[in-house]
Amino acid sequence: MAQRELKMCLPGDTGVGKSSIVWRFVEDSFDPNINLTIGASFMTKTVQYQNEMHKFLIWDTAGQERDSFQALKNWVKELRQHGPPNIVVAIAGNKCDLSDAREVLEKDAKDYADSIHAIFVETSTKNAINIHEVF
Ligand SMILES: Nc1nc2c(ncn2[C@@H]2O[C@H](COP(=O)(O)OP(=O)(O)OP(=O)(O)O)[C@@H](O)[C@H]2O)c(=O)[nH]1
Repeated sequence: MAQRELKMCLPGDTGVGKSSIVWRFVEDSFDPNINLTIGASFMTKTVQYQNEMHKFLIWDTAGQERDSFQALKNWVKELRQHGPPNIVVAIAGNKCDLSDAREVLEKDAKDYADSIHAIFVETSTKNAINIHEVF
């Protein structure tokens, strides 16, 4: 069976849940005490889709900034300027289970995603919501 490799990188603010998204996707589990990422980590997962195997090569980066929505906009600028031309940008509005602590309105995030032609989904690694949709 044919195999396709998909390279993915998860930039984003510290503590937003990047490692948790990878962990939920790769291991289908959630760790409330997951360690913060030092530098970067790398994981792979292979899934069959239609008649092809898809091997995800996933680089999870250590976040630094503190305003996650502004950090996202800075990352998108960097990716557009320096990334490959055929890059696909997907935005995960994570921790949607914590609706009382919401920091970014869903509409604002959706409008921004539309303006840059990015995929947008609200996710929860804790409750396993929309994780496969991101990937
Ligand atoms: N309630 C809730 N907590 C989450 C969710 N995703 C992640 N967390 C928690 O948020 C904290 C930070 O998650 P990480 O996955 O380490 O975040 P990160 O973006 O990789 O952080 P850095 O490694 O510092 O860049 C951990 O305590 C997670 O358990 C979620 O969907 N819901």
